[in-house]
Parts: sequence; C-alpha cells; structure tokens
Amino acid sequence: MRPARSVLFLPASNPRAIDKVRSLPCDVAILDLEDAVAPEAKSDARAAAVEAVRAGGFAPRLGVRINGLDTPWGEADLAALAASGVQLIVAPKVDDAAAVRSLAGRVPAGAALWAMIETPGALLDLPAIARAASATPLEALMLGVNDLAVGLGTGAAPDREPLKPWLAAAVAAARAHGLLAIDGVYNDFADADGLTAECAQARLFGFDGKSLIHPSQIEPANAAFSPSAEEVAQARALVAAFAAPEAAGKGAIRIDGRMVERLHLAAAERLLARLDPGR
Ligand SMILES: CC(C)(COP(=O)(O)OP(=O)(O)OC[C@H]1O[C@@H](n2cnc3c(N)ncnc32)[C@H](O)[C@@H]1OP(=O)(O)O)[C@@H](O)C(=O)NCCC(=O)NCCSC(=O)C[C@H](O)C(=O)O
Ligand SMILES: [Mg+2]
Repeated sequence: MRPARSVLFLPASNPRAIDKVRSLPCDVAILDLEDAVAPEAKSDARAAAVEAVRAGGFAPRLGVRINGLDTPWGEADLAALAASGVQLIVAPKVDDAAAVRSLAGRVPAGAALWAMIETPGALLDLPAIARAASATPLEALMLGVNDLAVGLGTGAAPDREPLKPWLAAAVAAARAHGLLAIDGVYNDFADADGLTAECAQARLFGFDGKSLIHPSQIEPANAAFSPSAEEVAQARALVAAFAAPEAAGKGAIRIDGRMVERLHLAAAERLLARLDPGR
C-alpha cells in the first residue's frame, strides 16, 4: 500500500491551488468536486479536474472527490472522468456497503475507490462497508469529521471526545480488511499546535494519515505519520536481538527488561521496510 500520511484536499475550481499542488510534498492530493465547490461552479470544476488528471505531472498521487450519486452532479462527474485515466476516486457520504458495491461497478476501470465515512448510517455499517473490499476496488476508509459532527449533533468537542469510539471502530474495520484508515480534517489551519496534537491522537488510534485542507498542514502530518527516530532505533535493536545466536529457536526474548515476541519482530521489519533508503 502506498503511503497516505498527508491527504490534501483542494477545490477543483481553484486553478492556483491546482498549480501549487503539483509540487507539494503531500502523499495524496484530492481535487474536490463536492463540498468545496459551489453549485454554480460544479460544471467548470469538473472540466478543470478532468483537464488536470489528463495533464498529469503531479508529485503526489492524484485523486478526485466526486459528488454523491444522489445529487444532480455525481453521475456527470463519473461520466466525465471515465476516460480521463484517473487512478483514485473518493466517494463522499458512503452510507452503507450497498453504496460501495454500486460505486465499484461505476468507477473508471483500474481506479481505486476511497469511501468517506461521514454519516451516522456509515458508522453503523462500518464492518460491512470494509468487508465490501473483498469484491471491489475499495482501498481506504476516510473519515469526514465535519459532516459527522453535524450528523451526530456533537459540534466541535474538546479532544474529539464524542468521536473516539468511532475513530477506533473505523480503524478496526479498515485493519480487518487490509484498508488504509485516513483521519478527518483539522479545520483551524492556522493552529499548528492543535494540528500536531490531533495528528498524534490519530496516530495513537492507528490511522495511517490525515486529511488536510491547507499546504501548511503537510509537513506536520508527514512527520506525525512517519516512524520517529526512536521507533526506528527500537526496531533496529529488536531485529538485531532476534538475529543474535542466543535468540535462535526462541519465540520470545527479553530486551531492556521487556518481553518481545516474533510478532514484534515482524512489525519492526515492516516499519524498517517503509523507511526511505539511507534513513
Ligand atoms: C481554506 C482555504 C479556503 C484557505 O485559502 P486561502 O485563504 O487562499 O489560503 P492561503 O492564502 O493561505 O493560501 C496560500 C497559497 O496556498 C494555496 N492553497 C491554499 N489551500 C490550498 C490547498 N488546499 N491545496 C493547494 N494549494 C492551496 C493558495 O492558492 C495560495 O497559493 P498562491 O496564491 O499561489 O500563493 C483553502 O486552503 C482551501 O480551499 N482549502 C481546501 C478546502 C477544501 O478542499 N475543502 C473540502 C474538503 S474538506 C472536507 O470537506 C472533509 C469532509 O468532507 C468532512 O465532512 O469533514
Ligand atoms: Mg464531508
């Protein structure tokens, strides 16, 4: 699975932002046709998204968030993108597993599908939505925390307290079916400390990355969802300890007073495999 530490949304109706994102260091860029685009700008935004996908030349992986198929624009979005070569479709407000299956038959051939979890119905159907990955190009569950706050009636709560059970449930559903789990946006993009704290919380819950709305949020997200120097050092020590002759034939060994097992070795090897060469 490609990294998705930083997933930057931008309105497909904003040509300056499209130009800018070509060289930004986010892992994924999502051209938005949905909520960031006013109804009267939908048609021009759709044309701009198709043109951008066709032109290519983006450093990040490029995706397009379409409008819902229950809106006046969703079908036209899919039709326009059909032959564009788009590699990633983000579907908003996926309410249940049936919606995933229905979308799967209609996304352009070869494109991956990311499902946005942002309605109370989707929260209640998380296991089935994630299970639909076995027969569809579903690749990620992505939280839409703004819509969730409205749908659940929570408002902006300190430390995202009311959302915590759903953060854990979304990650569990994604993990059970080999999907990426992407956390929602942090709206206050001038508050770097707040973003860093929320990224740390998301990492603690097990998310692979965070949805972003502004270029200034990319570096903090990339840092938060990359292994720290301490984690890398611990992983190297663990691999070395299991490679030592005295560990031969053992399933569990002692390092620094703690028990570690071969499942920890496998996790350490996975972490080291994700590192840039030379780190
Ligand atoms: C939030 C913004 C409207 C702020 O825009 P602006 O005031 O123009 O910001 P800046 O002046 O600081 O911009 C500086 C330069 O950076 C470019 N820029 C800004 N944002 C982006 C971006 N997201 N991607 C790429 N480039 C960007 C500006 O063009 C300036 O460039 P230049 O003039 O050349 O120097 C704006 O940041 C914005 O529109 N953000 C994205 C909003 C969006 O896409 N929202 C929809 C997705 S979020 C969501 O809905 C999640 C979910 O559905 C839920 O329910 O939670
Ligand atoms: Mg939303």
